[in-house]
Amino acid sequence: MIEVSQLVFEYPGHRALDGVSVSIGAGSVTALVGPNGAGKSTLMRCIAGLDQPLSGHIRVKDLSVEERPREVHRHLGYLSDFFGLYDRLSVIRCLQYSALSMGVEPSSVPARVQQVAAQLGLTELLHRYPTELSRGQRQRVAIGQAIVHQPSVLLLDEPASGLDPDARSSLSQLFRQLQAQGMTLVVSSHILSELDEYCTHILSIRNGRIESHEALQSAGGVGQSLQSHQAAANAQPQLYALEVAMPQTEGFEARLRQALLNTTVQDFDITGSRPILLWLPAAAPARAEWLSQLVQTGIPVASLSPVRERLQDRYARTAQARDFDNKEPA
Ligand SMILES: Nc1ncnc2c1ncn2[C@@H]1O[C@H](COP(=O)(O)OP(=O)(O)OP(=O)(O)O)[C@@H](O)[C@H]1O
Repeated sequence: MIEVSQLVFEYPGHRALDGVSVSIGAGSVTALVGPNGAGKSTLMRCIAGLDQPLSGHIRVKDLSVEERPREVHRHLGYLSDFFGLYDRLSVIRCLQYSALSMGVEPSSVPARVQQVAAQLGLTELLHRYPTELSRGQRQRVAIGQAIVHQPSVLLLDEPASGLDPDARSSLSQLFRQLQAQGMTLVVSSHILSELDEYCTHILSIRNGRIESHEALQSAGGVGQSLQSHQAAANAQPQLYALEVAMPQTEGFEARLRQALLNTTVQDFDITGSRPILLWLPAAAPARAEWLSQLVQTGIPVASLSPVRERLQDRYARTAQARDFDNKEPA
Protein backbone atom coordinates (compact mmCIF):
# COMPACT_ATOMS: atom_id res chain seq x y z
CA MET A 1 0.00 0.00 0.00
CA ILE A 2 2.92 2.34 0.80
CA GLU A 3 6.26 1.76 -0.92
CA VAL A 4 9.19 3.93 0.05
CA SER A 5 12.48 3.38 -1.74
CA GLN A 6 15.87 4.88 -1.01
CA LEU A 7 14.40 8.07 0.41
CA VAL A 8 16.81 10.87 1.29
CA PHE A 9 15.54 14.09 2.86
CA GLU A 10 17.67 17.02 3.97
CA TYR A 11 16.89 20.14 5.96
CA PRO A 12 19.49 22.85 5.41
CA GLY A 13 22.67 21.38 6.83
CA HIS A 14 20.97 18.26 8.24
CA ARG A 15 20.16 14.90 6.64
CA ALA A 16 16.92 13.80 8.35
CA LEU A 17 16.25 10.66 6.25
CA ASP A 18 19.14 8.68 4.92
CA GLY A 19 18.21 5.99 2.39
CA VAL A 20 14.88 4.88 3.88
CA SER A 21 13.21 1.93 2.14
CA VAL A 22 10.11 0.30 3.53
CA SER A 23 7.00 -1.45 2.31
CA ILE A 24 3.79 -1.10 4.33
CA GLY A 25 1.08 -3.62 3.52
CA ALA A 26 -2.62 -2.90 2.98
CA GLY A 27 -4.76 -3.22 6.11
CA SER A 28 -1.81 -3.08 8.48
CA VAL A 29 -1.51 -0.76 11.47
CA THR A 30 2.11 0.28 11.81
CA ALA A 31 3.57 1.82 14.96
CA LEU A 32 6.24 4.26 13.85
CA VAL A 33 8.64 4.51 16.79
CA GLY A 34 12.02 6.02 17.50
CA PRO A 35 13.67 8.61 19.72
CA ASN A 36 13.17 12.37 19.38
CA GLY A 37 14.65 13.63 16.15
CA ALA A 38 14.78 10.16 14.55
CA GLY A 39 12.91 11.33 11.44
CA LYS A 40 9.37 10.03 12.08
CA SER A 41 7.53 13.27 11.30
CA THR A 42 9.73 13.90 8.28
CA LEU A 43 8.95 10.44 6.90
CA MET A 44 5.22 10.98 7.38
CA ARG A 45 5.36 14.40 5.74
CA CYS A 46 7.22 12.94 2.75
CA ILE A 47 4.65 10.13 2.40
CA ALA A 48 1.90 12.75 2.56
CA GLY A 49 3.65 14.70 -0.21
CA LEU A 50 4.12 17.74 2.03
CA ASP A 51 7.91 17.68 1.94
CA GLN A 52 9.95 17.09 -1.18
CA PRO A 53 12.75 14.54 -0.75
CA LEU A 54 16.20 15.09 -2.17
CA SER A 55 16.08 11.66 -3.82
CA GLY A 56 14.18 8.40 -3.69
CA HIS A 57 10.59 7.49 -4.46
CA ILE A 58 7.31 6.97 -2.65
CA ARG A 59 4.23 5.23 -4.00
CA VAL A 60 0.86 5.16 -2.27
CA LYS A 61 -1.69 2.77 -3.77
CA ASP A 62 0.72 2.43 -6.66
CA LEU A 63 0.60 6.17 -7.38
CA SER A 64 3.80 8.18 -7.32
CA VAL A 65 3.60 10.85 -4.60
CA GLU A 66 6.04 12.98 -6.54
CA GLU A 67 4.20 12.80 -9.87
CA ARG A 68 0.56 12.65 -8.76
CA PRO A 69 0.32 14.30 -5.33
CA ARG A 70 -3.29 15.42 -5.72
CA GLU A 71 -4.52 11.94 -6.57
CA VAL A 72 -2.52 10.56 -3.68
CA HIS A 73 -4.17 13.07 -1.34
CA ARG A 74 -7.60 11.66 -2.22
CA HIS A 75 -6.49 8.30 -0.84
CA LEU A 76 -4.65 9.63 2.15
CA GLY A 77 -5.52 11.24 5.49
CA TYR A 78 -2.85 12.97 7.54
CA LEU A 79 -2.88 14.33 11.07
CA SER A 80 0.14 16.46 11.85
CA ASP A 81 1.69 16.50 15.34
CA PHE A 82 0.93 20.23 15.56
CA PHE A 83 -2.37 20.36 13.73
CA GLY A 84 -4.36 23.57 13.36
CA LEU A 85 -8.09 24.13 12.99
CA TYR A 86 -9.83 27.11 11.44
CA ASP A 87 -11.05 28.92 14.52
CA ARG A 88 -13.63 30.90 12.54
CA LEU A 89 -15.30 27.82 11.13
CA SER A 90 -17.73 25.82 13.25
CA VAL A 91 -17.00 22.10 13.60
CA ILE A 92 -19.56 21.23 10.92
CA ARG A 93 -17.97 23.75 8.55
CA CYS A 94 -14.48 22.39 9.30
CA LEU A 95 -15.64 18.90 8.32
CA GLN A 96 -17.54 20.11 5.25
CA TYR A 97 -14.55 22.13 4.09
CA SER A 98 -12.19 19.14 4.44
CA ALA A 99 -14.63 16.85 2.65
CA LEU A 100 -15.02 19.23 -0.30
CA SER A 101 -11.32 20.01 -0.54
CA MET A 102 -10.58 16.27 -0.60
CA GLY A 103 -12.92 15.74 -3.53
CA VAL A 104 -16.00 14.25 -1.84
CA GLU A 105 -19.06 14.64 -4.14
CA PRO A 106 -20.93 17.73 -2.87
CA SER A 107 -24.18 15.75 -2.65
CA SER A 108 -22.50 13.16 -0.37
CA VAL A 109 -20.91 15.71 1.96
CA PRO A 110 -23.78 16.13 4.50
CA ALA A 111 -24.08 12.36 5.01
CA ARG A 112 -20.31 11.91 5.30
CA VAL A 113 -20.07 14.72 7.84
CA GLN A 114 -22.84 13.21 9.96
CA GLN A 115 -21.21 9.75 9.78
CA VAL A 116 -17.81 11.04 10.84
CA ALA A 117 -19.34 13.18 13.60
CA ALA A 118 -21.15 10.11 14.95
CA GLN A 119 -18.02 7.96 14.71
CA LEU A 120 -15.96 10.53 16.64
CA GLY A 121 -18.60 11.59 19.15
CA LEU A 122 -18.83 15.08 17.67
CA THR A 123 -22.55 15.19 16.88
CA GLU A 124 -23.35 17.40 19.88
CA LEU A 125 -20.46 19.74 19.07
CA LEU A 126 -21.10 20.37 15.38
CA HIS A 127 -22.19 23.97 15.90
CA ARG A 128 -19.42 24.96 18.29
CA TYR A 129 -16.21 26.69 17.24
CA PRO A 130 -12.76 25.13 17.79
CA THR A 131 -11.93 27.82 20.37
CA GLU A 132 -14.84 26.52 22.47
CA LEU A 133 -13.53 22.94 22.51
CA SER A 134 -11.20 21.03 24.84
CA ARG A 135 -7.86 19.68 23.60
CA GLY A 136 -9.35 16.17 23.19
CA GLN A 137 -12.39 17.49 21.33
CA ARG A 138 -10.17 19.52 18.99
CA GLN A 139 -8.10 16.41 18.39
CA ARG A 140 -11.24 14.51 17.41
CA VAL A 141 -12.23 17.25 14.97
CA ALA A 142 -8.75 17.10 13.41
CA ILE A 143 -9.02 13.31 13.05
CA GLY A 144 -12.50 13.77 11.59
CA GLN A 145 -11.03 16.13 8.99
CA ALA A 146 -8.38 13.53 8.15
CA ILE A 147 -10.87 10.69 7.58
CA VAL A 148 -13.93 12.48 6.19
CA HIS A 149 -13.04 11.54 2.60
CA GLN A 150 -12.67 7.86 3.57
CA PRO A 151 -8.99 7.54 2.73
CA SER A 152 -7.39 4.11 2.37
CA VAL A 153 -4.29 5.29 4.21
CA LEU A 154 -4.22 7.30 7.42
CA LEU A 155 -1.01 8.84 8.79
CA LEU A 156 -1.22 10.04 12.38
CA ASP A 157 1.65 11.87 14.01
CA GLU A 158 1.40 11.65 17.81
CA PRO A 159 -2.41 11.50 17.73
CA ALA A 160 -2.84 10.95 21.45
CA SER A 161 -0.55 13.65 22.81
CA GLY A 162 -2.33 15.75 25.40
CA LEU A 163 -5.28 13.37 25.69
CA ASP A 164 -6.54 11.97 29.00
CA PRO A 165 -6.78 8.17 29.53
CA ASP A 166 -10.47 8.03 28.55
CA ALA A 167 -9.85 9.96 25.33
CA ARG A 168 -6.84 7.74 24.55
CA SER A 169 -8.90 4.64 25.02
CA SER A 170 -11.67 5.87 22.70
CA LEU A 171 -8.99 6.80 20.17
CA SER A 172 -7.66 3.22 20.31
CA GLN A 173 -11.19 1.97 19.72
CA LEU A 174 -11.57 4.27 16.74
CA PHE A 175 -8.31 3.04 15.21
CA ARG A 176 -9.46 -0.55 15.59
CA GLN A 177 -12.74 0.35 13.85
CA LEU A 178 -10.88 2.04 11.00
CA GLN A 179 -8.62 -0.97 10.58
CA ALA A 180 -11.66 -3.24 10.55
CA GLN A 181 -13.01 -1.09 7.70
CA GLY A 182 -9.85 -1.93 5.75
CA MET A 183 -7.87 1.26 6.31
CA THR A 184 -4.06 1.14 6.47
CA LEU A 185 -2.76 3.14 9.43
CA VAL A 186 0.66 4.49 10.32
CA VAL A 187 0.74 5.91 13.84
CA SER A 188 3.67 7.53 15.58
CA SER A 189 3.76 7.78 19.33
CA HIS A 190 6.21 7.77 22.19
CA ILE A 191 3.74 5.90 24.35
CA LEU A 192 4.24 2.34 23.24
CA SER A 193 1.65 0.86 25.59
CA GLU A 194 -1.01 2.83 23.76
CA LEU A 195 0.04 1.51 20.35
CA ASP A 196 0.20 -2.01 21.73
CA GLU A 197 -3.54 -2.48 21.63
CA TYR A 198 -4.00 -2.21 17.91
CA CYS A 199 -0.72 -2.33 15.98
CA THR A 200 0.11 -5.17 13.62
CA HIS A 201 3.65 -3.97 12.79
CA ILE A 202 6.40 -1.95 14.41
CA LEU A 203 8.65 0.23 12.30
CA SER A 204 11.59 1.57 14.22
CA ILE A 205 13.59 4.50 12.91
CA ARG A 206 16.77 6.05 14.31
CA ASN A 207 19.08 8.74 12.95
CA GLY A 208 17.09 8.85 9.73
CA ARG A 209 17.48 5.14 9.01
CA ILE A 210 15.16 2.18 9.39
CA GLU A 211 16.31 0.15 12.35
CA SER A 212 13.74 -2.64 12.11
CA HIS A 213 10.35 -3.41 10.60
CA GLU A 214 8.61 -6.39 12.10
CA ALA A 215 5.17 -7.95 12.21
CA LEU A 216 3.85 -8.35 15.73
CA GLN A 217 2.74 -11.77 16.84
CA SER A 218 -1.00 -12.00 17.37
CA ALA A 219 -1.93 -13.77 20.60
CA GLY A 220 -4.53 -15.98 18.98
CA GLY A 221 -2.73 -16.95 15.82
CA VAL A 222 0.27 -18.95 16.80
CA GLY A 223 0.40 -21.65 14.15
CA GLN A 224 -2.43 -23.84 15.35
CA SER A 225 -3.97 -24.82 12.03
CA LEU A 226 -2.79 -27.85 10.09
CA GLN A 227 -2.13 -25.72 7.02
CA SER A 228 0.24 -23.53 8.96
CA HIS A 229 2.03 -26.51 10.52
CA GLN A 230 5.02 -26.40 8.16
CA ALA A 231 5.28 -22.64 8.45
CA ALA A 232 5.19 -22.97 12.23
CA ALA A 233 7.97 -25.57 12.13
CA ASN A 234 10.22 -23.04 10.43
CA ALA A 235 9.06 -20.03 12.43
CA GLN A 236 10.83 -18.14 15.18
CA PRO A 237 10.00 -19.07 18.78
CA GLN A 238 6.77 -17.53 20.05
CA LEU A 239 5.93 -15.94 23.36
CA TYR A 240 3.78 -18.00 25.76
CA ALA A 241 2.29 -17.37 29.20
CA LEU A 242 2.79 -20.28 31.60
CA GLU A 243 0.68 -20.43 34.74
CA VAL A 244 1.98 -22.61 37.52
CA ALA A 245 0.17 -23.42 40.76
CA MET A 246 2.88 -22.19 43.12
CA PRO A 247 2.97 -24.44 46.17
CA GLN A 248 4.48 -22.65 49.18
CA THR A 249 6.88 -25.55 49.74
CA GLU A 250 10.53 -25.00 50.41
CA GLY A 251 12.78 -25.41 47.40
CA PHE A 252 9.95 -25.10 44.85
CA GLU A 253 11.30 -21.91 43.32
CA ALA A 254 14.74 -23.48 42.83
CA ARG A 255 13.10 -26.56 41.25
CA LEU A 256 11.06 -24.39 38.90
CA ARG A 257 14.09 -22.31 37.91
CA GLN A 258 16.03 -25.51 37.27
CA ALA A 259 13.20 -26.88 35.09
CA LEU A 260 13.21 -23.68 33.00
CA LEU A 261 16.98 -23.46 32.77
CA ASN A 262 17.21 -24.20 29.04
CA THR A 263 14.19 -22.07 28.13
CA THR A 264 14.33 -18.38 27.26
CA VAL A 265 12.30 -16.74 30.02
CA GLN A 266 11.16 -13.17 29.49
CA ASP A 267 9.37 -12.50 32.76
CA PHE A 268 9.40 -14.58 35.93
CA ASP A 269 7.35 -13.46 38.90
CA ILE A 270 7.83 -16.00 41.69
CA THR A 271 4.88 -14.71 43.70
CA GLY A 272 2.70 -16.27 41.01
CA SER A 273 0.63 -13.11 40.57
CA ARG A 274 1.69 -12.91 36.92
CA PRO A 275 2.15 -15.80 34.52
CA ILE A 276 5.71 -16.65 33.54
CA LEU A 277 6.44 -15.36 30.04
CA LEU A 278 8.72 -17.54 27.95
CA TRP A 279 9.72 -18.22 24.38
CA LEU A 280 8.75 -21.65 23.04
CA PRO A 281 9.04 -23.38 19.67
CA ALA A 282 6.33 -22.29 17.22
CA ALA A 283 5.93 -25.90 16.04
CA ALA A 284 3.29 -27.73 18.09
CA PRO A 285 5.17 -31.09 18.41
CA ALA A 286 8.31 -29.42 19.78
CA ARG A 287 6.21 -27.38 22.19
CA ALA A 288 4.28 -30.46 23.31
CA GLU A 289 7.56 -32.24 23.99
CA TRP A 290 8.79 -29.31 26.07
CA LEU A 291 5.56 -29.22 28.05
CA SER A 292 5.54 -32.94 28.67
CA GLN A 293 9.11 -32.77 30.04
CA LEU A 294 8.16 -29.90 32.30
CA VAL A 295 5.18 -31.80 33.70
CA GLN A 296 7.35 -34.89 34.23
CA THR A 297 9.60 -32.87 36.55
CA GLY A 298 6.54 -32.46 38.79
CA ILE A 299 5.84 -28.78 38.07
CA PRO A 300 2.07 -28.23 38.56
CA VAL A 301 1.26 -26.53 35.23
CA ALA A 302 -2.13 -24.78 35.32
CA SER A 303 -2.16 -23.37 31.77
CA LEU A 304 -0.04 -22.47 28.76
CA SER A 305 -1.29 -19.96 26.25
CA PRO A 306 0.14 -17.81 23.44
CA VAL A 307 0.48 -14.11 24.17
CA ARG A 308 1.57 -11.11 22.19
CA GLU A 309 4.83 -9.51 23.23
CA ARG A 310 4.30 -6.01 24.59
CA LEU A 311 5.46 -3.34 22.19
CA GLN A 312 7.76 -1.74 24.77
CA ASP A 313 9.43 -5.12 25.43
CA ARG A 314 9.89 -5.69 21.70
CA TYR A 315 11.36 -2.21 21.31
CA ALA A 316 13.70 -2.73 24.26
CA ARG A 317 14.83 -6.09 22.81
CA THR A 318 15.63 -4.48 19.44
CA ALA A 319 17.56 -1.71 21.22
CA GLN A 320 19.52 -4.25 23.26
CA ALA A 321 20.40 -6.23 20.13
CA ARG A 322 21.54 -3.00 18.46
CA ASP A 323 23.70 -1.99 21.45
CA PHE A 324 25.20 -5.48 21.51
CA ASP A 325 25.96 -5.39 17.76
CA ASN A 326 27.52 -1.93 18.08
CA LYS A 327 29.81 -2.88 20.94
CA GLU A 328 33.47 -2.69 20.01
CA PRO A 329 35.12 -6.06 20.45
CA ALA A 330 37.38 -5.93 23.52
N1 LIG B 1 12.66 22.59 9.87
C1 LIG B 1 13.78 21.94 10.21
N2 LIG B 1 14.98 22.46 9.94
C2 LIG B 1 16.12 21.80 10.28
N3 LIG B 1 16.14 20.58 10.85
C3 LIG B 1 14.95 20.03 11.14
C4 LIG B 1 13.71 20.66 10.84
N4 LIG B 1 12.70 19.84 11.24
C5 LIG B 1 13.29 18.76 11.77
N5 LIG B 1 14.64 18.87 11.72
C6 LIG B 1 15.61 17.88 12.16
O1 LIG B 1 15.40 16.68 11.43
C7 LIG B 1 15.50 15.54 12.28
C8 LIG B 1 14.23 14.71 12.18
O2 LIG B 1 13.16 15.48 12.71
P1 LIG B 1 11.69 14.86 12.88
O3 LIG B 1 10.80 15.97 13.32
O4 LIG B 1 11.34 14.14 11.64
O5 LIG B 1 11.94 13.81 14.05
P2 LIG B 1 10.87 12.97 14.90
O6 LIG B 1 11.35 11.56 14.90
O7 LIG B 1 9.50 13.22 14.42
O8 LIG B 1 11.08 13.61 16.34
P3 LIG B 1 10.05 13.81 17.56
O9 LIG B 1 9.83 12.46 18.17
O10 LIG B 1 10.82 14.71 18.48
O11 LIG B 1 8.80 14.45 17.02
C9 LIG B 1 15.80 16.07 13.68
O12 LIG B 1 17.17 15.96 13.92
C10 LIG B 1 15.39 17.53 13.62
O13 LIG B 1 16.21 18.31 14.45
